[in-house]
Amino acid sequence: MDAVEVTGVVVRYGDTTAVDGVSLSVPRGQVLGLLGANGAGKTSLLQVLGGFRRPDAGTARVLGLDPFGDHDELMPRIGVMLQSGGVYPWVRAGEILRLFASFAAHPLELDPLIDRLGLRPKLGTAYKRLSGGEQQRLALALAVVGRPELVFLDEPTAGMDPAARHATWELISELRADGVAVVLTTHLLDEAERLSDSVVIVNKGRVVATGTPAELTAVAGIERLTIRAEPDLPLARLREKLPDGVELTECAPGEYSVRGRLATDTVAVVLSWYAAEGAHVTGVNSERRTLEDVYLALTKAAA
Ligand SMILES: Nc1ncnc2c1ncn2[C@@H]1O[C@H](COP(=O)(O)OP(=O)(O)OP(=O)(O)O)[C@@H](O)[C@H]1O
Repeated sequence: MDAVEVTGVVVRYGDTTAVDGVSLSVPRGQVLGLLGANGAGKTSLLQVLGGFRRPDAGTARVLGLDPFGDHDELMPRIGVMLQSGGVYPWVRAGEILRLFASFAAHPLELDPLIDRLGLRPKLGTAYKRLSGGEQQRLALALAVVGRPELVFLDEPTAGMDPAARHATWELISELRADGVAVVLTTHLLDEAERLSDSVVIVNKGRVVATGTPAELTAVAGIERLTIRAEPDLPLARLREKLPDGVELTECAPGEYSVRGRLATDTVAVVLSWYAAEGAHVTGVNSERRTLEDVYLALTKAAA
């Protein structure tokens, strides 16, 4: 049994269908990255999984239970970090953390958690008086302090500074290594690529792609080639040799960019043209297709 099993889940708000028949699963010890534009339905789906909302159709099973009907039984076994709130504005950071730890049978040790999320100087501060990034760090600490078997993290690193973001990535990797299942939403596609075992891209409430980051980005190798040489080379003659869909520009003086799905022979054509021109090449840089490229292509196509 997977930690999360979702089949055909629908969430409606009046006439708006926010989640339109989503199916997915998350095995234990794996991180699922849930990606999609603003309003794609990610938070609504997490609300179903966290047991805060009953789906209008379809079924959701979390650790084998019904997240809405078995909410009380599930609460101690899952950790939830939703966008904004869930914390009384005037309660102090240290108090709420100790309170959450007291609900758990085997909470994490508080001191290391406080230090790694940089919360020590803020323990006496009321939630409302924390900065946005500090509230996020506290919310993350609250989600994991009870040693959950499964965590739902809705844009956990939004608003965090780089140090907090790295600490969060480390924490997520450790949870995964401990066998915890993680469902993560993020708008940072490099973050999704770095952390996720599998990725689900949703658009207007529907799943438009599923796979590992490697599967989703695996197409004919190189996506972009940047070549540095002298400026103003006669590109028209090289353009004639390139296949359709490959774009060649001098994006800055002496910096040439070749974009598209670049098969090995296209790369060879480009580099041999520079050689034949007698160009003085001072740099060649290649980039593979990123999850961001895939995401943008898919969401544009679906629109
Ligand atoms: N309580 C609500 N009442 C009415 N419509 C809602 C409500 N919550 C969300 N919606 C609508 O449902 C759709 C999906 O919203 P949701 O918050 O699930 O998207 P999201 O993918 O989490 O977006 P974001 O990336 O901006 O957080 C949106 O069109 C939104 O306007």
